[in-house]
Amino acid sequence: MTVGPLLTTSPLPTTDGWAGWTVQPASTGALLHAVGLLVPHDGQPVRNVQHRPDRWALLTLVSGAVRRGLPVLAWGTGAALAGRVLGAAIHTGIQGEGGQMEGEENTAEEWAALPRTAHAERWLAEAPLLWRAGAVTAWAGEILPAALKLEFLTRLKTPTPRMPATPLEHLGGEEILRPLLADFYARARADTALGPVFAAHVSDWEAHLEAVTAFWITMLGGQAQSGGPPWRGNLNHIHAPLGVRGVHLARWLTLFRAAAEAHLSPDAAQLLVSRAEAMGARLGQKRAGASAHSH
Ligand code: HEM
Repeated sequence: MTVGPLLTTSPLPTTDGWAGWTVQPASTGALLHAVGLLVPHDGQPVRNVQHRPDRWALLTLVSGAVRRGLPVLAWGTGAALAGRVLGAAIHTGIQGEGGQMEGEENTAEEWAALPRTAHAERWLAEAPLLWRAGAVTAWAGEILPAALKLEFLTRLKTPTPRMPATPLEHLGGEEILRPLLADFYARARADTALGPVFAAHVSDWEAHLEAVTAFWITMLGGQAQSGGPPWRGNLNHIHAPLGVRGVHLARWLTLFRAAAEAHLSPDAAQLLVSRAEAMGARLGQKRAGASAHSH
């Protein structure tokens, strides 16, 4: 799996190690493929940005990242920006000045009140020093503590486990597959080459549709909503006595493609058709082999 870059809204000190992550300048387009967004302290205004289109653009960018649920690590004025995006009031005046751990334990000149959706993990007088809201981690101090940075990077590398989507889910599930197959078999029955073969062998169309639906659900890694058993069988054995020829197979695939394209996005249709083509190739091979023997 390719991992997108980590983005930053302002340049980071070159001495900063980002544990091998490629850190690139943030842009709205780049957000789509990013793994996370850094909003460093830049000392620029947060509350009063009327005459600063660049600051408006930045607020829009950070808001885009938050809406997408992209992991955001913001500190100093960056944390104030993130707070503003989340609807918090912006306060002016350094909190905790003159503390022992200067830098780490002060807020930036501008800092955000606790956003409504956030919870604070540390306070510094009235200021939330470390707070989190969804995928946003904000540190009100100008200097980002190393531990926080490390924690953020570690979580980027271990994405929350998610079952990979099955091809069936990509297509839109059983509720998309069923009407597609019904449509396909309607086309096949009306076709001059295929129709007679089906007419000769299928009398119970409901049962046939159930069988092919179960077949496709199983092939696409899914499970029937009805909780029915996975399809088991041997396509070659099933088709061997039907007198299926190359011309049938080509027609079958053409109609299948037409039905897929009528019901699915181009990407999803391609996925389904390529599965059918792979199976068709095997059906074709076996058939050619069998007829070679019989002659
Ligand atoms: C990639 C191509 C094809 C696929 C994936 C496919 C798939 C299937 C499946 C899953 C079944 C039902 C199996 C079951 O009952 O459990 C079936 C049955 C059948 N197929 Fe195909 N098929 C293909 C090509 C063709 C072609 C080219 C024909 C020619 C007209 C054809 C005619 C039939 C017929 C008549 C049956 C019913 C057999 C019976 O119940 O006696 N199939 N097919």
